[in-house]
Amino acid sequence: MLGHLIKKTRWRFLATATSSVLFGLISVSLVALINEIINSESDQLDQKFIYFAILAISGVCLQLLSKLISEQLSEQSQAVIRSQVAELVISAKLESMERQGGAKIKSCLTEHSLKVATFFKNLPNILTNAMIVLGSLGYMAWLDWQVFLFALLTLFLGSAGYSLANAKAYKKVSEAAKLQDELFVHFDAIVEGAKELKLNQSKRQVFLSDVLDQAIEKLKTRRVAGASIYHLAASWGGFSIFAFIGGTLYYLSGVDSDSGKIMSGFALLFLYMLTPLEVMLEAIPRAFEAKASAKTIAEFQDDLEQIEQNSHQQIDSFTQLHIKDLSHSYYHEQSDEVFALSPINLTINAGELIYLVGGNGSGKTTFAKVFSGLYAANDGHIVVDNTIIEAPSLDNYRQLFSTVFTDFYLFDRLLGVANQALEDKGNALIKKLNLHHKVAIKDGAFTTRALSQGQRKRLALVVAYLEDRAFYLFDEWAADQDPLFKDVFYTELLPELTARGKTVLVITHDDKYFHMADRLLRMENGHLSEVAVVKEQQSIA
Ligand SMILES: Nc1ncnc2c1ncn2[C@@H]1O[C@H](COP(=O)(O)OP(=O)(O)OP(=O)(O)O)[C@@H](O)[C@H]1O
Repeated sequence: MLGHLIKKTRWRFLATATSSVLFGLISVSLVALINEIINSESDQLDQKFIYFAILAISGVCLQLLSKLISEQLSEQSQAVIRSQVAELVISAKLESMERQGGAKIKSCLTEHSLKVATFFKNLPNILTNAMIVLGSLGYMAWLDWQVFLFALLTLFLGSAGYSLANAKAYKKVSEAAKLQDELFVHFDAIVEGAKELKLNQSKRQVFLSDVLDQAIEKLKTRRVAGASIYHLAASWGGFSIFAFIGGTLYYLSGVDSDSGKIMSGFALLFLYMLTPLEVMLEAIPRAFEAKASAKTIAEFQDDLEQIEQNSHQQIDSFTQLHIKDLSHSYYHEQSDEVFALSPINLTINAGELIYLVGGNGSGKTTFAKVFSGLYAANDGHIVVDNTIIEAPSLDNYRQLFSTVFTDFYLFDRLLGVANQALEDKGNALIKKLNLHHKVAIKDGAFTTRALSQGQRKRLALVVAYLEDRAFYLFDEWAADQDPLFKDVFYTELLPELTARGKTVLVITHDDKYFHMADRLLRMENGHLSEVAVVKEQQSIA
């Protein structure tokens, strides 16, 4: 994940990294130069001041450059992650998306991608300070190799303790990243369950105290534990620096040679190194958090099964559809039960108007999803005019369908079908559905979506009409409509569609209109059968 990101942002990444490294080196060179100036004869100073001015100006310019580019890098990295995750989600199989859940998807798109982007933003800081520390050590080695060895030993002890603590802290941070995904599920419930929570005080109370607060508390505990360990590690790092400073000064004070330049050099470097070391130690936990988030995003991407694509032409019409031994099942882990569609065999001719009836939970929607290719069948297959639809052709097969499911989503604009002629056609349909006082299509978008559920469903129907596909599938479309629109739907709109050669499958409970169908199918506990249609009003319920 991070590798992919670096690849995508490589020029900015390289520019930031290079300017940060150079800035770090120039900073240390300036400190070394200051030490030289302090300990130089006055006749050697002019040239050193010129060097000083050159280094100071280049340092400031490089620092500015690195900060400006890193800001762009941070935004670009977030944009890259977000569009990458969004693209993967959009091209994932529906079942796979449903398994992952909306909360995890949102969490990856927001919080986790932000953490990775923040790491990128901190990168120049880490590199600059790493260079300052390394450069300081280099200068120390040049000043006195024995003190340098002592510095290395201290650094080794300091970083060994730090790494051990960090590994523990990383575990806590990773756990926190998972808990955060769970918390997002509850955040969704706050919005989606707002009515239920507002209407019931005790439900609201229990949700707040037993569900939400507990999840927040658990996340807080893990994060605090992770951060405490990091701070402990940072303190150990700080202690090792002071031990180093004390030990070195003690050693140098015992050396009777001319140690003024070495003493002042070390004093300057100690003071100069302290802040970069602290900044680095603080930046490292953020880098680990970014790593944990990048891992969460990468795992999420691996778990998302992608729709298979092939180069075959889109299927946009048919004469006959054969469904052969088609089945699909859901496993319910909690109850250890399976709901399965019994192998379904059915032949559908173009232009037929088919009603599908059956009790709640009998499998009508599941059948519609498998039949329209949204779910891959566990067994069996679909044949379109003698062509078997294999998995790689499923996406092309789906292009036959225009649907309005019960949990339809109404986009704020007409996607992929916007043009003036269609817009006019859409507005005519809106008028026919008596929505023209409320909404219109303008510049390819709906003027509003602030409508009742039934009205929104009518707009979804308009969108489906404009898509002009060969097969229309309506899942209880009329359930939220008043009697007048039910009548328009069953007696005008559906016959109009079949008159245009469209094939229509309507999932319905409206027995008043069963006589309008060419064929009547009934689903019972996953088993599909055909019922004879009596061409007059009757009830089969
Ligand atoms: N996303 C899902 N995950 C697991 N099981 C599911 C899922 N959706 C449906 N089921 C199971 O499949 C069975 C059939 O559901 P389906 O939605 O197909 O019924 P339906 O006939 O359309 O019902 P309704 O008339 O209430 O819409 C249900 O009993 C349910 O247990």
